[in-house]
Amino acid sequence: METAGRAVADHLQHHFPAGHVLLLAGSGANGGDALVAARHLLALEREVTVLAQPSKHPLSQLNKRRLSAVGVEAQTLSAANLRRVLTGAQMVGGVVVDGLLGTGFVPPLRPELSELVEIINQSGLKVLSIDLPSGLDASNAQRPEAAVRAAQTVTFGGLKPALIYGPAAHAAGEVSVADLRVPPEWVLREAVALRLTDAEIAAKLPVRFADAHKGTAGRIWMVGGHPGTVGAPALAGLGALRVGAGLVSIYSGADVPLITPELMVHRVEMDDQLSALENEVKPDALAVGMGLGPNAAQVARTVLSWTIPTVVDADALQPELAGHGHDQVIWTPHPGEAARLLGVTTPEITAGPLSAARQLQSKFGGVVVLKGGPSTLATGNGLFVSRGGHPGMASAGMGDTLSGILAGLLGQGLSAEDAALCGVRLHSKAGELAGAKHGYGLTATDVSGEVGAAWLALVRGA
Ligand SMILES: NC(=O)C1=CN([C@@H]2O[C@H](COP(=O)(O)OP(=O)(O)OC[C@H]3O[C@@H](n4cnc5c(N)ncnc54)[C@H](O)[C@@H]3O)[C@@H](O)[C@H]2O)[C@@H](O)CC1
Repeated sequence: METAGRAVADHLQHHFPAGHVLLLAGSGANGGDALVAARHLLALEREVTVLAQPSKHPLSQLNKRRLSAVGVEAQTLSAANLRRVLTGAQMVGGVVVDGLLGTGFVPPLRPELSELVEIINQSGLKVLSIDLPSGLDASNAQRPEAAVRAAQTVTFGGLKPALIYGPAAHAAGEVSVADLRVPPEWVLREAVALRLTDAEIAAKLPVRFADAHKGTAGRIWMVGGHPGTVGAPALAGLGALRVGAGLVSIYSGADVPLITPELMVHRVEMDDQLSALENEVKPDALAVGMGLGPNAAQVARTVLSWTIPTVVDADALQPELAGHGHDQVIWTPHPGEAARLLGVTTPEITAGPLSAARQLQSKFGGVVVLKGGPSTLATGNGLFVSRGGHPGMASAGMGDTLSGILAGLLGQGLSAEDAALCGVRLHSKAGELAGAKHGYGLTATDVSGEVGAAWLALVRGA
């Protein structure tokens, strides 16, 4: 609680360096954090007013006494008191700290709390919420009728679903994660997600020596394509080339258009055993499933038996592959494919992407990239979310490009986790750059064309 409250005070001091601070403390630990923050703000010579509900929480009681010891008496938090303070002259240009409710909130909101939330929202003042805006259910992406509208939220340990997805996340404003130095097992257990910065992503990207050649930059196979869906493996191949793969071959059951002459395109019989490829020297990484058609699960099972780093995408995302993966597999379902893999409905996936990603990872192993805005990644080390991209990316072929990017990074030696974290961000960053040029008309080919620029932008911190 001490670390949490201090983090709130530091964040407030940074983002709202001037003005009176009204801290609202609820009856639980979230309120305790607000009381601690008040004491630290006082030490930073800020003027504070504290309104608090009575609390049975021992640490909150202790922090109320500590606050009193440094000269600040918490007043009773009632609607009348709140209105009086908010309309006082001292609050002009001031800021409200919302410590009413955090993860202990059990919906629905009781009427007396709803009234407080409404008064806060009507004040027009900037609000900093502690852990999550009061009224939001941490595990739910829906936005309830009564929830504090925050400009900033300082959350602890990791991101909760309500701060990531759907309309709920819009109530949270700008979200920062404060490091409470909790053990990684806590983050895993609580199913909260981490979000890496672009600088952290850039640090994971592969670095080449000057004597690199095409044989050391990754030999990649794309296994996909069927009559009617031959563009898919070609787009994936282009994605792999654009992320720096040395040699990219496409193996397809139908004639694939040569969209760029650097791709080596082979038409093969897509039998279950992939006999045509049996005696070939295997690549450093491959992606399977893009436009692969009806026989995809069997083909995927064969390539998975080779135990080389593999991206499993699109038609190859079939439930019968559970138990056939390995650590170096990246599974890339969109919500519809995730629903097929777990035997549930698509709305069940979109209602809880964090838990869906976690279930997929425990069922299929390796790394799961549950695509969406934002995308959710589940690895053996926990959950990650990746924001970014452009609304113009809502078009066919974007997933194929991502598979190519991921396979290209696997082939350059990244682990499945690092390839997934880097690849998803490179793809969304390239989408942002391409979107700035093409708007909603951007295509998967346009996105591929910006992957190199996205890489440089991440490395240069642009
Ligand atoms: N779990 C941890 O390890 C940490 C928790 N911290 C803080 O503690 C919070 C969780 O603390 P608590 O578990 O005490 O829970 P909260 O403080 O979020 O809420 C519990 C209080 O809210 C009331 N309440 C619950 N549902 C309500 C409803 N529908 N209408 C009105 N009132 C309702 C309960 O009566 C209880 O008094 C986190 O959000 C965070 O702010 C931090 O201190 C840091 C560490």
